[in-house]
Amino acid sequence: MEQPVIAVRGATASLGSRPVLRGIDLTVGRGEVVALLGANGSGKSTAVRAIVGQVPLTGGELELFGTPRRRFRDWKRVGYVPQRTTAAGGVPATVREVVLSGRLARTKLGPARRADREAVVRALELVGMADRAGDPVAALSGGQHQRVLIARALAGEPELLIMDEPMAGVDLASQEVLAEALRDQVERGASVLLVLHELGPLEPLIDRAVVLRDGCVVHDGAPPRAVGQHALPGHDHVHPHADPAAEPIRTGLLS
Ligand SMILES: Nc1ncnc2c1ncn2[C@@H]1O[C@H](COP(=O)(O)OP(=O)(O)OP(=O)(O)O)[C@@H](O)[C@H]1O
Repeated sequence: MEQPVIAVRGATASLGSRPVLRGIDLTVGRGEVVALLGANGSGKSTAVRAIVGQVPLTGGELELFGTPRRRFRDWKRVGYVPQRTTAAGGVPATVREVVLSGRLARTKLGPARRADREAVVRALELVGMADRAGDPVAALSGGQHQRVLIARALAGEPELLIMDEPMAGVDLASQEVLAEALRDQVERGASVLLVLHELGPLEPLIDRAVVLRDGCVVHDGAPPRAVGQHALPGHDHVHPHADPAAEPIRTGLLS
């Protein structure tokens, strides 16, 4: 089999004294689109943060492009969209500057060249934000901000995209735009690992789903069919059922 772009075996990690990953296996093959699903707190974000080196593993193995994580330096091959935070809204930068920062591993802090500027324009077009390039990011809505963070990851023209809930807070029309942007990446051969709450418009793109529960993998295979919220193993029964006549709106698998 061809070398996977992500290979995680028996990974364990703790946050504080709490074991959060309890021996997970996770692979993403070249050109594959894998969704990482699971209830709140099941360890999805911790898993992707471990993959990008933000959380140390206490055990197990992790390789990127066949290289053990601790020796991996080729970050220009990886685009990462972190789970949305509000803190970045205070950064005094324009949309163009934030997206250009996605080229840092390529520009090596040198001046932006024409290829860099063109990649920024392309990435902004892909997420439907080309007309906002000169605006301060502080002036954007949450969903627009998220699209800029996705454009930042796309601007680096990565071979592997890792996105933590990229659709969080993004309206349905923009979700379709982002799904299209992702399809474009997959067509050009990118591999993708996505933390998702629900498959939504991305469903047709997803090759495989890995479901976490309490820091363990409970499913690795076909994406669960969108038959409702209860279909998924590990689903947290958290949505309101106060009025049995008012069936909650089913937006997807895990919301
Ligand atoms: N800094 C921390 N210290 C201690 N525990 C933490 C810390 N950050 C997260 N946790 C706990 O680790 C567990 C896993 O968190 P993680 O963010 O990986 O879950 P998740 O599956 O991504 O959840 P969500 O869908 O809510 O984003 C949770 O129980 C969380 O409360």
